[in-house]
Amino acid sequence: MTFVAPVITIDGPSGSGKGTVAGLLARQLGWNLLDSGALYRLLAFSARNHGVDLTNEESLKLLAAHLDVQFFAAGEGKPQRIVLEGEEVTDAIRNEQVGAGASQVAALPAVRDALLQRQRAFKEAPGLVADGRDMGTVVFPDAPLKVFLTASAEERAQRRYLQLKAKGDDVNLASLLDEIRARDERDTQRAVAPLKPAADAIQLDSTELSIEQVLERILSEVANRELAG
Ligand SMILES: Nc1ncnc2c1ncn2[C@@H]1O[C@H](COP(=O)(O)OP(=O)(O)OP(=O)(O)O)[C@@H](O)[C@H]1O
Ligand SMILES: Nc1ccn([C@H]2C[C@H](O)[C@@H](COP(=O)(O)O)O2)c(=O)n1
Repeated sequence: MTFVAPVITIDGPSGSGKGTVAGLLARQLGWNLLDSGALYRLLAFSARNHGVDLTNEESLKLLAAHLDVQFFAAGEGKPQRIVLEGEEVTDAIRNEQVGAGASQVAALPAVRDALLQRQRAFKEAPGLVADGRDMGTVVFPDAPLKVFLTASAEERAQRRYLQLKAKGDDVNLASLLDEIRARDERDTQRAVAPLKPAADAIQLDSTELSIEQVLERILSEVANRELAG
């Protein structure tokens, strides 16, 4: 019998904690990690470097199909390293400007199509934790465990504020809240692969939960479904 690598999908809005929880879960299980948002961020970043307009769907599709990117597994307490066209961009793609560009290019059907197979190729033994907006609805519809992680917009803005402040960025809570709401609107209202829970997803509101509590809940679902060896 051929082994089919199990997939755990974690979808949800910006700042709900998907990336943090997906990284910890992948590390704990010893599984592969797909940060699909990073692909859209890399595309927006690369488009800016190559002078491609974020509304030019045809050029963005070509750029997406030929993105020269490498992901390196995370170390203890560190995010996975990302190298684009030979240059380390791990931190450079993590700001609200690149995030807004990513949200813009992600609304283009040809771009999503160009990135689909690249995302599915991450599904390898012993398993995959995939984080994004459409992991459970479009990219891995057969995943045996789907989580839709949310938190109030105010809590997500506060988390982002603390995150950026710790990095030394000059940030304003009110504008972060506005940006989060605008991004939610774009991600949920777009025509193609909008952000929404899969019909068979478990919905987890993390507004009042710590990272450890969220992780614990997901691990108990993993155990119930006997997904990990
Ligand atoms: N349950 C939680 N309680 C408190 N802080 C949290 C919680 N979950 C995540 N955080 C913090 O919130 C910030 C945002 O988390 P994270 O980047 O994982 O969100 P995200 O959903 O992946 O966002 P994006 O989609 O924009 O990448 C991080 O600083 C993280 O440590
Ligand atoms: N599967 C995905 C992942 C991400 N996006 C878009 C929407 C976000 O605004 C943007 C950046 O994602 P983040 O790194 O903040 O998770 O990319 C998407 O449409 N589909």
